Amino acid sequence: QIGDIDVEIYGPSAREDVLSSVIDEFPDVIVVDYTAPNSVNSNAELYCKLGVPFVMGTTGGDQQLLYKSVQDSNNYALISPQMGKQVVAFLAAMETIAEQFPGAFSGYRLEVLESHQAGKLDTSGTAKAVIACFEKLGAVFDMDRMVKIRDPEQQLYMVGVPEEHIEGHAFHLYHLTSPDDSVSFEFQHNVCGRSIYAEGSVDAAVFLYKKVYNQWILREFTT
Ligand SMILES: NC(=O)C1=CN([C@@H]2O[C@H](COP(=O)(O)OP(=O)(O)OC[C@H]3O[C@@H](n4cnc5c(N)ncnc54)[C@H](OP(=O)(O)O)[C@@H]3O)[C@@H](O)[C@H]2O)C=CC1
Ligand SMILES: O=C(O)C1=N[C@H](C(=O)O)C[C@H](O)C1
Repeated sequence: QIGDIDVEIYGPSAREDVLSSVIDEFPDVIVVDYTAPNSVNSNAELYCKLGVPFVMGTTGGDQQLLYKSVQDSNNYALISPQMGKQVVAFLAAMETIAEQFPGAFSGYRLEVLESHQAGKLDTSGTAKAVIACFEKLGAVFDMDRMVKIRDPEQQLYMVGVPEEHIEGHAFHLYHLTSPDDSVSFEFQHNVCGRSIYAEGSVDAAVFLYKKVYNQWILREFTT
């Protein structure tokens, strides 16, 4: 039970039947997926098969295949490794800079540290997206040298994560150094807790709902 709502949990073998019955009862439902990297593609394929629009917050999996599944099925989806709107704005700014000033950080060395709760299975999807922008700007980065912190002791004493957020945080640090070591840049986005993602996911679902159902209404009237 969450608040006044009864929640029932079913195993993986029932997922198609359960989702189909949810869609029958609520035809304009939007699915929000925060599961596990190894579920991304099979879950997305199911949503596409059933034609249910979805917000995919789960990171990892085969991202190319994820986009292909959506495109091939003509389903609607909002997919982002980052649902915190302020971090999304930072990422969008990075994409704009990378597009406008390609090579501006040519030869700069990039170092990246990300720290998440111990249960996080994959490397930060957000860090990967930000790194892709720094690479377009010309910075040099070796993915194998990404510092991934999952150990609570290190998080407390080295990264500075508040104790109450050890089990739910996302700290990211990007450090750039010029080839002659004379210039350095540092960017950080440090999130404690999960509310930023909850808020962003609700907005994402509402945004997707409006897009999808406006399209469907348009089709109804034009066919
Ligand atoms: N885009 C964004 O802004 C954010 C993305 N994430 C991403 O979301 C994902 C989940 O993160 P988080 O919530 O911290 O992980 P958790 O492990 O805390 O929660 C995942 C939940 O999903 C359940 N689950 C796993 N696989 C399936 C499946 N196939 N179908 C239904 N339920 C499933 C798990 O159940 P059980 O425990 O029984 O296995 C668990 O309850 C990660 O990939 C993470 O990177 C997280 C936060 C923000
Ligand atoms: O697992 C998490 O917690 C988070 N995952 C996303 C990612 O991999 O980028 C977003 C944020 O870092 C929180």
